Amino acid sequence: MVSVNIALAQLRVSDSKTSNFKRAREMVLEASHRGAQIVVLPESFYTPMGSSDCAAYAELIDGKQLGEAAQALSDMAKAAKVFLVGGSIYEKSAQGPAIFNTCTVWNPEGELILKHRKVHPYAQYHDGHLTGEVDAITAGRDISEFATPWGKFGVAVCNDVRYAEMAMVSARNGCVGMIYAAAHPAGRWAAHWEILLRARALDNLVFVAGCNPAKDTNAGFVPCGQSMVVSPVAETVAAAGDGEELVIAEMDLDLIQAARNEFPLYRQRRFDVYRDVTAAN
Ligand SMILES: NC(=O)CCC(=O)C(=O)O
Repeated sequence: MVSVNIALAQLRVSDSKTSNFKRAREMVLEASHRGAQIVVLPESFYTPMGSSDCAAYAELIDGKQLGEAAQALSDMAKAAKVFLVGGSIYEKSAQGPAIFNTCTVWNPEGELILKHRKVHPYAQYHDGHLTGEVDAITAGRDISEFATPWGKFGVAVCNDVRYAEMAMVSARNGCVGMIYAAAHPAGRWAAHWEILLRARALDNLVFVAGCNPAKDTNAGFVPCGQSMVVSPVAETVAAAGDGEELVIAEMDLDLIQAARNEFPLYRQRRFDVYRDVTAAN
């Protein structure tokens, strides 16, 4: 059996950058102590999601000279000796005023191995135009994956989970799982979170892990908690409640082939019939 232990650090994100770094580090170290080999932090783990001034938090991420948040993540990964999917940090562009919502991935030596810029900043459509996170954040352009000794994983940020195509591309590239660093909101659409994670698993018969911050009803943006790992057949492997919690799950990668024998999507898929979805309106 090939298996890998993943931890989701559902931390309570406060207004204090310093205490967010400290708490994230404590949870990452605890996860490692409890056997995790991959640890995931939530989107915007060091500042409450929706902070009006992303620019004030933004830093360059070039892998050479690390900013404060990137350095903290590198140190955590190295100290814990884990692959760290570092939630997200606001990234300045070296070329201009753009700011990206970027998930960084660090290897157990503390080296930057991946940068995923959120491809679908959150938006609503009103009066003929998109508003919301899109007002402040520039969309990334890439599908992102990283290799581990246990297999490749696709990485995306929160709202990217609504776009089935991204996970499908990574699964078809051979990824064994999708990892979402997220801050899914509590409230009317909270139930979508679990449905979306299970859907991405079933679409592709891969593991799916999604990490949110803990629910905090005093925050301006209230996340829903409910971080979760689901199996390739969309069963719950481990799930958090609302509060601060470390979720640890063993992913038995043999379940992927078993799922694909039960549901032979990779043999019956008919790209000759639905060759090009971009051709439809
Ligand atoms: N952090 C986000 O991208 C929020 C996404 C969201 O509100 C939704 O998908 O619903």
